[in-house]
Order: sequence, then C-alpha cells, then structure tokens
Amino acid sequence: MMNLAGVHLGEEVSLRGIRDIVFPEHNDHVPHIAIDIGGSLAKVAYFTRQGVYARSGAVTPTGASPELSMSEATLRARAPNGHADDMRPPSRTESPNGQSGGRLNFVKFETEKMTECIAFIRALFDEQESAHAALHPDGPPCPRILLATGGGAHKFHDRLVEELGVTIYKYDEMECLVKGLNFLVKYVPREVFAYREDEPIQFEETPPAGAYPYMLVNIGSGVSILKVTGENECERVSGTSLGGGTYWGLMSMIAGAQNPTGATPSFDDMLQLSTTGDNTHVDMLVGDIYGMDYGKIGLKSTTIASTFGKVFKMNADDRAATSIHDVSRSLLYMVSNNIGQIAYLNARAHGITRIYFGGYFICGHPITMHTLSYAINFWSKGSTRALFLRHEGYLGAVGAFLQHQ
Ligand SMILES: Nc1ncnc2c1ncn2[C@@H]1O[C@H](COP(=O)(O)OP(=O)(O)OP(=O)(O)O)[C@@H](O)[C@H]1O
Ligand SMILES: CC(C)(CO)[C@@H](O)C(=O)NCCC(=O)O
Repeated sequence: MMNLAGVHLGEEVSLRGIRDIVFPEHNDHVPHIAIDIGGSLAKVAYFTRQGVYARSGAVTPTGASPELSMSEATLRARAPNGHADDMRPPSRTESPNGQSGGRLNFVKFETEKMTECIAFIRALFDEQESAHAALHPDGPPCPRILLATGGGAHKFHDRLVEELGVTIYKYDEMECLVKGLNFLVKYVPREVFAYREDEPIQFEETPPAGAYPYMLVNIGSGVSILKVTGENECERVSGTSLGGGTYWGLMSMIAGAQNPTGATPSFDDMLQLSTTGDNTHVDMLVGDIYGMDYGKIGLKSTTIASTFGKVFKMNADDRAATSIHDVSRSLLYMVSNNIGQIAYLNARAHGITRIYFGGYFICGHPITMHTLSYAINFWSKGSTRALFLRHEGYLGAVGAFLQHQ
C-alpha cells in the first residue's frame, strides 16, 4: 500500500504541464498502470518506483541494474509528439524506514491513436516485469493488470486484452473522477487554485475546510456535473453535450474548410489562436443591437448577445476571410460561458458554493479559466467559488489507480 503522508508534486512550474506526484512509500505488489479512455483522449497514470525502474539517466537508482532504467529519451520517443506530460528526471525520495518511494507519472494519447497508446503501455509492462523479476528472481511473475475507466474501458476491453495480454479491472467513470479529485484535493499541496485574470494564482488550503458538499464539473468531450456529498458519495446531477469535443469539432470543421488542403491545426494550436483573436468580429454584442448598454436588465454593451450572430450578415467573401483566431476565441467563449452558466444553475439548485472544474478541456488555459470563473462569479454575485486543479485532466486515471491501492 502507499503511504500518503508527505505526497508532493515533482516540481513547481507553470500551471500548464502536468507534474508527477511523488509518494514516499509504495508497495511493489499492486498494479502500477491505470488508464482513463474517453471519447477524445486516453489518459494514462503509471507508477515508477524510485530505485527500481526510474525513468531517467540523470539519476542512478541504487540497486537497479542500468538496463532496468527506462531512459527519458526512450519514453519521449514513445510518447505522442515525442513528449510525455511529465518527463523530467525524478529526484530520489527515501522514507525514514529506508523503503523506496516512487512517483505517479502522466501521459495522454488521442483516443483515435489507440495503437500508440497500447505500444506505450506494452513498454511499461515490459519494464515493470523485468524490474520485478530482478527484485524477486525466485518469486512468481508480476501479473499484468490494467486498471481502466472511462467509456473506452468497455469499448476497447477486448482489444486491450488481446494485444497486451492483460487482465483488466474496470471501474465506474464517475466514481473514479470523484476518487481522483478527493485524493488530489486532500493530499497534493498546491493542487487547487482559484483563477483571477491579472492576479497571482491563489492556491487553496489542503485539505479544505468543510470539504463537502461540492460540485465537480468535468469538461471532457461532453460535460458531466456531479454533486459530491462525501468521500464516496456522489450523484451525477446534470450534463451537457456542449463540451470540449464541441470546440474541437467545430474548430476542426471551420479551420479545415478554410484551408485549401483541408488540414487542421492541432488542439494546442487552436487554443493558441484564441489568444490573439477578437470574438467581436463574429459575435453580435448587446451594443450592436442597442447601440448602448441595456442597463435596466443588467446587460453591458460589451456583453455577447448572440454568439456568431454577425456571421449571417457577411457576404461569402467576408465569411471565407473570417479570421480563424476570431473564430477560436468566440467558440472558446461559447463553450465556456455555457458551461459556466449551467454549472452555476446546478450549484444554486443544490445549495453548493464550491465548484471544481476538471477535464482536459481546461488544460490550464487562461481564457477558459477566466471565462468559467467570471461566469460563476457574475451569476452567483460572488457567493460561489470556481476552483481549478493542476491535474484537471487526470482525475479519472488517478481515481482508477487508487481503486486498487
Ligand atoms: N492536446 C489535446 N488534444 C486533444 N484534445 C485536447 C487536448 N488538450 C485538451 N483537449 C480537450 O480536451 C477534451 C477531452 O477532455 P477529456 O480527456 O477530459 O475528455 P474525454 O475523457 O476524452 O471525454 P469524455 O469524458 O466525454 O469521454 C477534448 O475534447 C479537447 O477539447
Ligand atoms: C458520456 C460521458 C459521460 C462520457 O464521459 C460524457 O461525455 C458526458 O457527460 N456527456 C454529456 C452527456 C449529457 O449529459 O448530455
């Protein structure tokens, strides 16, 4: 089992980029690989024991023969775009009783590229097996167990079993999200933060006072809204199909149509485009309709009255020339504002004043976090807090990993 006291993040860097989680102690005889396979992304959380199969040439783990170390370069090569979310040299942690600890690492793949994901997991199992055999030469072989959640745990079950020769333990997606979130909130320092534009990040205390009830709004391909009333008590109270997949899909369609080759930017590039876009070129504002504020009902002239509401007036040439930067910003506002409003309404209906936003759609993006925070603050008149997480995209994978610990 793992010792949770003293869990910490591998490094303190910017909010974008996922940090691995360091555990001071961990038993070798538990499954080490968990996966959350969603409609857009497959997220893998895998444990590497310090001193047994560390991943970096920068640290020579005591007691491990060099061939047991998976080099960072190897992992980079295996990770999508040559980049895993947490690739950096592990620092050695040793608990007071001399047992080795280890760290939980994170990497994601597009669900469409399952072949790459399976190859990565196969390499992890191979490493794990040889490390285990070196430690326990006379013991039984290390069982290949994959802890899985998300829709893909069902959809890809047979393929994973066939191609990896694994036993799969399936766990409910909503339960894993909550388990992962509760763990991160309770044990990982500087995990939870509030976001205000142009202000320093405010980290929440860990664990928070009056932890329950809270709401989790998980923004993946679609959006699930959960009311959490206790450590293992939750109810999915709402959801919406306008989520991360909507932004990604509409952006792909529009960017693809504008490009003569039909090629589309990567998701990260799409988000980047939004930072230099001006949504008012495509969105119809209150001021476009009224020529001024509509103060009587609390609408400023700059409030978006109709997302994409200017586009129908454009002629074909202007429409074709619409900047993809502007489109990206408008769609990002559209999805985030809508989720913010639904989140607020649910929080109000259930008397909840703390909302955690999770899911990979957020991926530490300032405009998304600002829009969600602004919406919650605006609608609740400051009475409800929007909170974000550094491992927002990995709640399900962390939850699945913990289910078997
Ligand atoms: N690098 C990326 N590549 C693809 N999508 C990304 C990327 N970064 C963020 N996203 C966004 O994250 C969304 C997926 O989030 P997440 O992985 O939490 O959901 P999922 O588990 O795939 O979906 P669901 O839970 O609905 O099945 C995508 O739809 C996209 O909007
Ligand atoms: C179907 C799931 C739960 C898969 O994660 C998710 O994509 C979702 O919550 N979609 C929204 C479905 C709805 O409530 O309309």
